[in-house]
Amino acid sequence: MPDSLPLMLEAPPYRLRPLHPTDATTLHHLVNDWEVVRMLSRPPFPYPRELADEWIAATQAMHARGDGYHFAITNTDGSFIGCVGLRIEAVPGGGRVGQLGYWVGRPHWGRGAARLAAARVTRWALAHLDITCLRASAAQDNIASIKVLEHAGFRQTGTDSQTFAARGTELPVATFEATRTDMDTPVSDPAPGPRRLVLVAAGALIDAQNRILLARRPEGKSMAGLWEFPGGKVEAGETPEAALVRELHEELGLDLSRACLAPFTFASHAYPTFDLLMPLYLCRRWQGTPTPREGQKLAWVEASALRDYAMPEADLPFIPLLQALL
Ligand SMILES: Nc1nc2c([nH]c(=O)n2[C@@H]2O[C@H](COP(=O)(O)OP(=O)(O)OP(=O)(O)O)[C@@H](O)[C@H]2O)c(=O)[nH]1
Ligand SMILES: [Mg+2]
Repeated sequence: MPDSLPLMLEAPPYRLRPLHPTDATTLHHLVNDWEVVRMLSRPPFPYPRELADEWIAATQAMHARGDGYHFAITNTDGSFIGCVGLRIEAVPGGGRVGQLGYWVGRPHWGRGAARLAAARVTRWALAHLDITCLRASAAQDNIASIKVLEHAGFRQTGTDSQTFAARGTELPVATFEATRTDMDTPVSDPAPGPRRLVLVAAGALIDAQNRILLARRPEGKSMAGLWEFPGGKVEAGETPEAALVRELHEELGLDLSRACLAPFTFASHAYPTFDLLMPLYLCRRWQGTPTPREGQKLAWVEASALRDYAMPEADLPFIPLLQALL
């Protein structure tokens, strides 16, 4: 499991925490309910008591291996009401995706618990895990679950069929996906109006081994979880160079002069809600050690490994240019 991965999440008025063996009795009581199990693909019905213990142990093993993260949904008093989580699967052609699942015990329906918990875990997973996207599916007759996914920022990608163990049959399902870009795109079309042009100055800091500094956008920012070149928006009255000097100080605690910045190339990209114009500067000299001041993760990356880091779409054209340069 990556260090410092937060596994206690707030989804007011609910809380999410790892499952514990002492949850087994309540978990079994709530999930061994035809109205709950019939909507889930894997669990059988009736749901044997031992399966609750086995499932909780399996979630702990997944956490330890880093290939699945499952949470108990609790009220603020700590009482257990359901589960939400994801398994990480490798996909053909490379990359890893998270498969999201959730259920809430029937006495706790109708209060938005699944909606709030699924939305919280979706944002957490995209910000912290090395996955390209999250996927989920819901039986086509499970309107409540489809609404949960739409609220969490998922997009329907199609339909499929899936075996539902409790119902003993294959059923048509709607399939959904959520990417980091989806998290920043309003579900309904933005109101018509002039598009916004955003000017951002970014820097490729290059160390003595020709590695490039990438920063991972922290949870709470747009496009959280993507790796980017440090930098930020150019403010009114500022030159792009002055903005980058300021941003590198604010974000990384570095001191450098404008003379250290060499213009390299620029990105011009149409995001769904704004147009980005982003000059990229190269920088090989600075004072201080890059220190994450905004909770972001940092990585020094060889040019040949840049594709292993999920980046905003606008940055993708930079990769071959930097590889050719270094
Ligand atoms: N810094 C930076 N921003 C990028 C890159 N690629 C890219 O699409 N962007 C986009 O540019 C926009 C502005 O970046 P930013 O969030 O760093 O701006 P900022 O530092 O001023 O932050 P703030 O607005 O939260 O104060 C964001 O929408 C961001 O996703 C990149 O490589 N570096
Ligand atoms: Mg920034």
